Amino acid sequence: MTDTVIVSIDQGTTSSRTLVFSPGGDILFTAQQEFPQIYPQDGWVEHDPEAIWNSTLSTMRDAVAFTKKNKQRVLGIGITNQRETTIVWDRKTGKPIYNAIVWQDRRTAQTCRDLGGKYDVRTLSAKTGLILDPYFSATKIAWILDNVKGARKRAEAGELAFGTVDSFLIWRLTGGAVHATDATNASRTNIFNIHSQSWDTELLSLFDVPASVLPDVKDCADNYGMTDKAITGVNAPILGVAGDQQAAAIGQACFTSGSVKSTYGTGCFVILNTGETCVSSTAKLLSTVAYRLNGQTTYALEGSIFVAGAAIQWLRDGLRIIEHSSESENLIESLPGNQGVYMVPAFTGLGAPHWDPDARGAIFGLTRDTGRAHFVRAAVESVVYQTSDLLGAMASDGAKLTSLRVDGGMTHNKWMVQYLANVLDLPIERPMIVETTALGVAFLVGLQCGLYKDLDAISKQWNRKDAFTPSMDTHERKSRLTEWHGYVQKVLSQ
Ligand SMILES: Nc1ncnc2c1ncn2[C@@H]1O[C@H](COP(=O)(O)OP(=O)(O)O)[C@@H](O)[C@H]1O
Ligand SMILES: O=P(O)(O)OC[C@H](O)CO
Repeated sequence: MTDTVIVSIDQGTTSSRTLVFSPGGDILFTAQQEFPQIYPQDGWVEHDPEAIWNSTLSTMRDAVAFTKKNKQRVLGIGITNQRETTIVWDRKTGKPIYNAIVWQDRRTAQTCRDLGGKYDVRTLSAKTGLILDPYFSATKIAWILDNVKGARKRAEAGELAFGTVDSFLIWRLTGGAVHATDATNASRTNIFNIHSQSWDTELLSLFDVPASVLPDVKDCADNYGMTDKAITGVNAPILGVAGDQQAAAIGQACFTSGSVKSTYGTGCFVILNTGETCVSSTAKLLSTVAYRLNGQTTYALEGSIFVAGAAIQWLRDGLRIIEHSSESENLIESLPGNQGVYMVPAFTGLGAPHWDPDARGAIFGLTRDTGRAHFVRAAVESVVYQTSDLLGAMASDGAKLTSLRVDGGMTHNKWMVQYLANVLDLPIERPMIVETTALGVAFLVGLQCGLYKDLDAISKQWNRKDAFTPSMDTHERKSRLTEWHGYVQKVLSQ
């Protein structure tokens, strides 16, 4: 048994996980807890921050108990998290003043439209790499400050702190000693200038966010303070932090310009490393921070889809037509084809490249013999077609992709990955470790504590499990995509 280990916390949209990695990047232990999703109104999505905390802490304690049982020394802790999700808490008590407003939440769509009418959004995009959309944190922070009684006054008096989930966890794990985030999470707020790497005064005033609530922004591999043993069971340094999609790109060793990965969890996020060049998209993709190491920023182009595995989760928990996500593969294989049934899962609007918060989902092509297998197939196919749209947007921004690395819970579904290769007409690689988000921050911890010399040393740890080669004829591919595009047009709000 190894005597030194790295502990990674992966706080995702639907579950919290803690993993223990060996220095060689093998998973030695995993604990996972799902927690409830809260849907108070159409387009609203919230989490109870205490449920985020309790599920994280409980899985972390299990991981710490595992390391103790095996007499392992924890070199450091890494944190990766669902991005943009916004929490505001009281600096004295550490108690959130409102539920976490989740990245999928669209309640600030009208605010975004109003701001778009009075501000040149090109300036916003030039500074932040983002677009004006409820997805990002800024309008969520302002919503909390304006809707919780007395909050704005308390924020201005310095009594409240804002953080994405990483910041909130760092605050709690260090017993309130550290209020910090990393450059990748900061780059998802709409108030962070990705060129100067600082909070932007003009944008703070546009979004009405007081500077007093903001965390310090650190490198992804950095010193984020020590965990409090009384809370976590261990005194260990937090040494690596990154938003989950960027962490996945690190875990997939996408370190050279042109390398690309796609992660299929609740949503789907394609990240293309663009090196030191911050490419501004002509096709409504986001420019974002891939990682910042030793003060040096590497940029990425990102395509974000809001509903991927969430569509399967809806079939399981909402419609209850399946019991487990893993049933989906056999159900799909029971059909000879999609038989004309298509789903556009715009449950919370559509992300890239449409950015339409008012679009809503629909299912097309139902007949009397449509069954649950068709629903499942249409849901899985929709994720593939949306990826195809993102890669199309990347191609129009000049990207020349030769292969794609995939990961995330949904890629356990082999049928889905093969269909992806077919529709994208691109070879796909699946790594040995699909827990790439947790692995990515474990790599960051390893960099910070000197276990890995540099990114090349990390690249050598990446191993391919299997490869998927396209096998669909051009006519069929084109006809499926044409049908899909026709249905997308029907759900767009304008
Ligand atoms: N075999 C499968 N086929 C299709 N979807 C799956 C399968 N296994 C898991 N999923 C979906 O993957 C998602 C979980 O992936 P995960 O990476 O854990 O997500 P997150 O980090 O967003 O919580 C769930 O939405 C689940 O429905
Ligand atoms: O929880 P995931 O893995 O779906 O990731 C959520 C993203 O970070 C949202 O931007």
